[in-house]
Amino acid sequence: MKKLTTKILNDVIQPRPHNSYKGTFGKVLLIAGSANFGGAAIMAATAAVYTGAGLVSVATSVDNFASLHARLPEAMVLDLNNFKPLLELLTSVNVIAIGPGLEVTTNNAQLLTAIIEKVSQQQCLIIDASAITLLAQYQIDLQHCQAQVILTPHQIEWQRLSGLTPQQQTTTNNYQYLQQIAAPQTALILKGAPSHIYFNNEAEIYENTLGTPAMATGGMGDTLTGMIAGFAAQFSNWHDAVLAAVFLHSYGAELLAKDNYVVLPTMIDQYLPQWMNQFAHAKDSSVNH
Ligand SMILES: NC(=O)C1=CN([C@@H]2O[C@H](COP(=O)(O)OP(=O)(O)OC[C@H]3O[C@@H](n4cnc5c(N)ncnc54)[C@H](O)[C@@H]3O)[C@@H](O)[C@H]2O)[C@@H](O)CC1
Ligand SMILES: Nc1ncnc2c1ncn2[C@@H]1O[C@H](COP(=O)(O)OP(=O)(O)O)[C@@H](O)[C@H]1O
Ligand SMILES: [Mg+2]
Repeated sequence: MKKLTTKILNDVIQPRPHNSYKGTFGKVLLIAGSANFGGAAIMAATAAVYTGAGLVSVATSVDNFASLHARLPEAMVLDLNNFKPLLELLTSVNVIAIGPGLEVTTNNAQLLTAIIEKVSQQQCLIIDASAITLLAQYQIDLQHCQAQVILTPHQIEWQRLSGLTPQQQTTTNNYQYLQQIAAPQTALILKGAPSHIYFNNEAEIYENTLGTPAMATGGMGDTLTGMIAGFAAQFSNWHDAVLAAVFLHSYGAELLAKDNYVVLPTMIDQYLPQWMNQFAHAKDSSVNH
């Protein structure tokens, strides 16, 4: 088991090149937020924007358009329930994240199935929250997905998918089940205290050494999904980008927990640009945990 350290942040987060523009930092399509769960879409989208994704579009219920625009004018919106434009946009982005605050419905299962079939080798597909429940409930095939897939279940979502109870979720069982259901280029972030990261084509398992009970509040995982999307959109090595996003999420929460009893997802967002700037510009020097 390899423990993550700040080295992963120093390795992944780079100063931005001078001759860059928004396209340099990737395009994210977030599919999140059925009518009653607009907050999940806002939290995930905010984290993607604040980690520096070049362009973020959010397919969400029309009920959430006004609140999302009010909170995050940087994001563009489209209707979650109008599949044609959504699937057209899919081909032009490099990261798709699906799941936070989605209702578990047959329509959404069809959408997820269509996305899994359509994504290409050049794209990253992050499957979180209710999209994991959809995989389990509708037995959606992941094995033939061409994209780099990142699964981000918490223990109960992983139980729904794998059938493994929390007690049975040993590294051996988790790895075996991942190999059974997923294509080789798949990562599993099994969230918890601590979180573990598995890659289907690699024997090494990574442990996120940081994290705090102050993070135990609704939306913390939605924020992580947005951060992974933002990292995968702009940093070319998706493997290390995933590890860095997981680590920074907890690193930041620990910093905030020194002065706060609970760390809200929206508190993390505000500091992401500052923390990333420190790691981009303080290579090998003072920023060590
Ligand atoms: N403001 C919002 O709109 C929010 C929307 N959310 C969305 O709500 C939907 C349902 O997600 P939930 O995760 O709440 O519900 P789930 O039904 O998927 O699982 C949560 C249940 O598992 C239990 N549990 C046991 N061990 C756990 C562990 N280690 N981690 C997490 N839960 C554990 C919880 O107590 C709870 O009963 C998702 O689509 C999610 O994205 C949540 O993210 C919360 C915030
Ligand atoms: N006690 C804890 N210690 C460390 N990390 C925690 C703790 N509680 C929650 N977290 C982290 O917070 C996140 C919660 O994700 P999730 O359960 O998906 O939340 P939500 O669906 O409400 O957004 C995960 O990254 C998890 O590792
Ligand atoms: Mg979640």
